[in-house]
Amino acid sequence: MGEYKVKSVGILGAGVMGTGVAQKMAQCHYDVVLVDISNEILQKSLLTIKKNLMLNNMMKLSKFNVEETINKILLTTDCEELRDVDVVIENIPEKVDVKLNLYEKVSKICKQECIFMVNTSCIPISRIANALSFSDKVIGVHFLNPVPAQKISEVIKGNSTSEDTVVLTQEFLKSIDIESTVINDSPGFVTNRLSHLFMNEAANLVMEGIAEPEQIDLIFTKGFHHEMGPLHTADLIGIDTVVDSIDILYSYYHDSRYVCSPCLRKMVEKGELGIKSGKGFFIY
Ligand SMILES: NC(=O)c1ccc[n+]([C@@H]2O[C@H](COP(=O)([O-])OP(=O)(O)OC[C@H]3O[C@@H](n4cnc5c(N)ncnc54)[C@H](O)[C@@H]3O)[C@@H](O)[C@H]2O)c1
Repeated sequence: MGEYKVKSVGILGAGVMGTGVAQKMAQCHYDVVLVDISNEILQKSLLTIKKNLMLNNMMKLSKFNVEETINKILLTTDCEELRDVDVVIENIPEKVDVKLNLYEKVSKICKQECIFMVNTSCIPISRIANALSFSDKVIGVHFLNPVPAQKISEVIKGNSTSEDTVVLTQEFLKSIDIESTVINDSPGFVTNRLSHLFMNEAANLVMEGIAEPEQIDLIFTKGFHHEMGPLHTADLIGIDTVVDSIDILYSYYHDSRYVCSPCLRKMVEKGELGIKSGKGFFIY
């Protein structure tokens, strides 16, 4: 990675994505500082990582020393612990203001050379970067879920992201065995401009009583040879995150294709958030 060596990674948010990113980084021998707002959330995240590692070992998918891997992760609610990290990967909720507040706060703590990777589903990277004084060091890295199993990430260049930041990010991703493809900035990037249309329309089909969730996903998996149908994918992402993302797409494109399905909104009201709450389109 040229002159700049990444040894430690700060991860903001220990939810669905932060947990996966922390596992992947620790597996790849990086020192991890995992930050969230409560110790309870952090402990839950660590337990998930431990279970995943043990399961992978049991299924002979890998052979990790579970304790050694877990010990690479420092859990904290105190952003001051980020003072020495080389890279920050942010995975907090899909809300521009919430993200910006946190960037303002941690950038005063992190060292000047630190690179900030925004893991957002739909918010344009320039929307975040241009509000910050270090926009050349801000880049989008759209990690896909589940992170430890993924082999590709979209890397999104904001309009001020420097070439050095792009090169470092691609080398960093290579070091964790993730191929990257650099694209230009646009709300939803490539992945979510496409995938959220499928998920939203699949939810409309359920609402209209045209088909059951099982049938819709079956057609995708058996017919289109997708590994996962759109409704299982929505459950995996989190229905709340899907709704926030579709709303962001609509706020930028003002296109009726991106009007969020009432079915998805109703599920959020009922707390049916997918895998993370135990019930979404399917039961877990
Ligand atoms: N879920 C997916 O499949 C997926 C995929 C790619 C990108 N993303 C994006 O990643 C981001 C996170 O999504 P998620 O699904 O992990 O959400 P999540 O709701 O599961 O987790 C978000 C976490 O951030 C924490 N948090 C909130 N404010 C914080 C703060 N100030 N400091 C530290 N932690 C804070 C919350 O407590 C929570 O644990 C979103 O922008 C989302 O769009 C999600």
